Amino acid sequence: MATLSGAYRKTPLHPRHIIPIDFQSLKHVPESHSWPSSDHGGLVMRSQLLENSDDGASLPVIDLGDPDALILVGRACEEWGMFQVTNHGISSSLLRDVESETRRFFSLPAKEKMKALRSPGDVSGYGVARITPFFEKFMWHEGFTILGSPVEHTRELWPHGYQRFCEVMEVYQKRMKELAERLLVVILKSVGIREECMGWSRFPAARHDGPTPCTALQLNSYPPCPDPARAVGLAAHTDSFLLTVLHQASSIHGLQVLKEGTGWVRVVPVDGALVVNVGDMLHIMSNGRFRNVRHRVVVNQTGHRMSIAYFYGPPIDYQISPVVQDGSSCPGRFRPVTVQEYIEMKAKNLEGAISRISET
Ligand SMILES: O=C(O)CCC(=O)C(=O)O
Ligand SMILES: [Fe+2]
Repeated sequence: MATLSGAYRKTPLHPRHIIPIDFQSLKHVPESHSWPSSDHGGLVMRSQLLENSDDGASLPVIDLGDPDALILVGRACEEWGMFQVTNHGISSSLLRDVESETRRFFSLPAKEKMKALRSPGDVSGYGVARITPFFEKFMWHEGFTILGSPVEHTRELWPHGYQRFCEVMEVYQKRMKELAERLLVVILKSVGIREECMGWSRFPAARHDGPTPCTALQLNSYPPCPDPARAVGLAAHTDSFLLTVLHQASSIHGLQVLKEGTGWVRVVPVDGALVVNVGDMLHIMSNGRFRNVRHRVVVNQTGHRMSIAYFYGPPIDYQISPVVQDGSSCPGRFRPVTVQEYIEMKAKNLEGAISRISET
């Protein structure tokens, strides 16, 4: 049976592109992590960074209980490909728990974290960002990827204390799945796409024989950096799946979003809000109407920033194609592709994946 791990396994990584550097021992940014200022993974001079776009608009913060939520969400997906959401139903205690377990993991000495290292053909476990092989320099980042249960890896770290971590991550993934599906319904409805297009989510969660959406939880850590101007937290990229729901686990700013016609805009953390962004697959399904937004992360000298990203996509065999809206004669801009094919293409080509399925 096809699986998400199987799709990634087709592009195994070199250990050099898995093992993070020991950030705690560094007093300077080493050559391997020092980005030329002209390139900087899409980073620009600090003076060019904006909190608001040119027209004064900052990234929308949408209350899901707002009677106009449908319109606001649709507009945000078209104009930004990203928004922050409040009144989302995820309890603040769960957000605190997931944050503290994430901190517990990344605060371990480098030698300990290595016990949870991802193996070359695998996605789950501790390691650098998956996009690393596409860049000459390394990012100021370490991550822990969870596909399903993290028991195997965390048992190595805490033989008698892994249960708490695993329970929190399991509950969090359940709540995130519900939220992602709720958001997706709102997003699709906002452009008149019928809910039935999300055929896989009509199966009650309790039914184990129904198709399973592809999901993953990515814990991100950006340790304090001695020279932030030379380093890159996460280079500019788009996310692959339909939606990402991101918890900026601290008030430390770092995430930036590319607004067309304006430039890079900071995503200022709003207490209790979650960041939602459109990924490649929703861009394809909406026939390019929703932006698969480019985003990146900058680092800072004093604070240790962490974030928790939940990726939600259709089942592995699902065929993604532009969904023709009622009455629309717009030709499809993308050829149909299964989730598995797209993930394999993205693992090999990164940004090139979308153009490989473009009809124009
Ligand atoms: O750390 C962040 O704010 C963003 C993380 C991100 O873009 C990702 O995990 O894909
Ligand atoms: Fe991302």
